[in-house]
Amino acid sequence: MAIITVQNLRKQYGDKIAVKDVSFSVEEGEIYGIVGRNGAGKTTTVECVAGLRKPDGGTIHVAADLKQQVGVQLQESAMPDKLRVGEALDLYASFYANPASVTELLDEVGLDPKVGFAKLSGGQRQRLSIALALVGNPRIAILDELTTGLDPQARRETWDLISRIRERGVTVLLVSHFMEEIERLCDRVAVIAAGTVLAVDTPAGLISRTGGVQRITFRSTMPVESLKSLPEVHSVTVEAGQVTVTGDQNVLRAVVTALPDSAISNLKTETSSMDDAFLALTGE
Ligand SMILES: Nc1ncnc2c1ncn2[C@@H]1O[C@H](COP(=O)(O)OP(=O)(O)OP(=O)(O)O)[C@@H](O)[C@H]1O
Repeated sequence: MAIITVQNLRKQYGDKIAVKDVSFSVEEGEIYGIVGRNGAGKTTTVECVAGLRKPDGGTIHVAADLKQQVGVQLQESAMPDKLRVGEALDLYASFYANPASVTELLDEVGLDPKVGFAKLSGGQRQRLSIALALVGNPRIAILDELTTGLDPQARRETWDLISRIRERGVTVLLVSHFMEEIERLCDRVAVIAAGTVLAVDTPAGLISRTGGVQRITFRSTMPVESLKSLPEVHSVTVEAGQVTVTGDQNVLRAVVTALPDSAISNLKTETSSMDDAFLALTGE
């Protein structure tokens, strides 16, 4: 069941059209990604969904019983330096009729309630902003570029946290321009450019529609010409003794079946990635 439906959303700031025509729908329980380059209109889109901005055109429908249950984490949220983590969470919890347990949330995000905002690292600030988005026990969490600026370790911890949020049944709308993040976390993704939707698909679907090509390289002690006739194979080239074969997702199996094990060495495989898919879709 779709719990968020956005149809022909349009939003401009003065003469500047930030969102031209955006439509997508989010199913209950999924992590839905919104990706695009800087200025594509991602933040404006999710701010409209969160009710923080008024659209100039189109409709946004959030399942009726969930309207009050949207938690939002926006880019670069700041707090007074001396405010402690526990105080911030208690304050936000007081805005809601049925808040989450602050103690449990602190445990979940791994933060010490006594530490002041100024002393938190970038990763800890992001985890606090996620906790603040979750303190009202939302059914939908909107998270905007929450791993930008984090080191790889902190980014992975944040990804684990988002996965756990989903396991609790929360639907997540995630804005990102990290393709690895999208690929790991999202069930589906909308690719946005210049205020319009270029494609909506699963990460694997996006990768396969923009190539989905597998490339394998190896050294062979046998002639490889015959591989060209295999239906799974697109091309075979040999350069300085190194064989490169491209083909569909079954190409590896086809090649190792066609050649004896003893003929193959230094075998490596490469699949086109979300990065390739994104660049191909956005025409770069
Ligand atoms: N308050 C505003 N006033 C004027 N123009 C704005 C405002 N907010 C955003 N814009 C412009 O609207 C366009 C879309 O901005 P938006 O922040 O929605 O994009 P984004 O995809 O989230 O970008 P980023 O990845 O940089 O956050 C950009 O050209 C931006 O400069």
